[in-house]
Amino acid sequence: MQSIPLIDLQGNIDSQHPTADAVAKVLYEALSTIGFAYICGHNVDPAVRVSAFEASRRFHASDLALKQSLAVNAFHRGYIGMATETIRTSSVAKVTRPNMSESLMLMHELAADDPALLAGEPIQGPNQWPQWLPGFRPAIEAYIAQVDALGRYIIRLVAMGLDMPDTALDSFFEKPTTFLRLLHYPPQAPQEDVQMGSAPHTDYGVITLLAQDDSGGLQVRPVGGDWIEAPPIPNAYVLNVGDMLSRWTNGRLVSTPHRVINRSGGDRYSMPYFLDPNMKSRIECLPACIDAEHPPQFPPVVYGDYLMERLNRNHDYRKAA
Ligand SMILES: O=C(O)CCC(=O)C(=O)O
Ligand SMILES: [Fe+2]
Repeated sequence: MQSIPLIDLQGNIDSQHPTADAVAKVLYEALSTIGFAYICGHNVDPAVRVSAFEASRRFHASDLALKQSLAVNAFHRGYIGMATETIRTSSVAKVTRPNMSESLMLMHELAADDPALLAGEPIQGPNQWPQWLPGFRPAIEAYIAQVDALGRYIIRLVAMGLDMPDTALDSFFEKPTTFLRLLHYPPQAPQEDVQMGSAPHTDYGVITLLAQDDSGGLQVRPVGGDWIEAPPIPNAYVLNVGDMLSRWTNGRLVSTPHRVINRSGGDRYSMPYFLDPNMKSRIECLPACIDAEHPPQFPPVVYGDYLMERLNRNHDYRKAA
């Protein structure tokens, strides 16, 4: 049975450091087989991560009316209420029930005079911050800065693992599309096995760096295998490949199905950080992943078009609008 390997960065997130090559190789091995890896020895300060979890708990403990005052808007930022997302685009299962979760979606922050915002491009707008929670915004911004730096190192390791220069993919992430989702899963009864915290799905984008609390409940289904647990490892990240990265690499890196069932008996909190390219990026099979035996399997796609199609189909609020 496959299991998710643990990769230790030994405190380094510099792609020029002598240890990076070896890490890139083991990471490539993990992401080209199971599509998941635990990342430890990273530079995200445990205290900063704890503060972000604390901020998330405080948000979710707020009155529903306050949370709803930040209802997710056309920019895809804000509060996504309990059971309002149904993963209809899942390639893994026929999903008809909404996810049993609520979340606050925070994306890349835009200045008021950002050209993309002024041009009215899709989902380019300011975040909605819970002003009633002192310390929330600085705690989350400090966390985002650190997890984003880790993500950018991972992108470089991915490039190196494909025998490209370390910075080969950097330009796609100059004005990236990022999502920090502060998720809360209520406890669910043990016999409720049709109701999922998160229905089986693959992630849409490039990479996901997930911080989960100690509840457990995340499961992963490797190619050709059965569901396996991805139990929490204190301070580690669960890293996985999204659909865009799988397409980009002509299927060499694998976007593996996963799901969440919260059987802990208590509340579960998790914080996935999705690091995706600029909305205008044209994602086509990388030349490094194409040869005579491996012609391109996927037509080019503009990341923003691909993303919007998924958001429009999966989120109730986008239909009501
Ligand atoms: O909450 C988790 O552990 C996983 C969440 C997830 O898979 C997602 O948001 O895409
Ligand atoms: Fe996911």
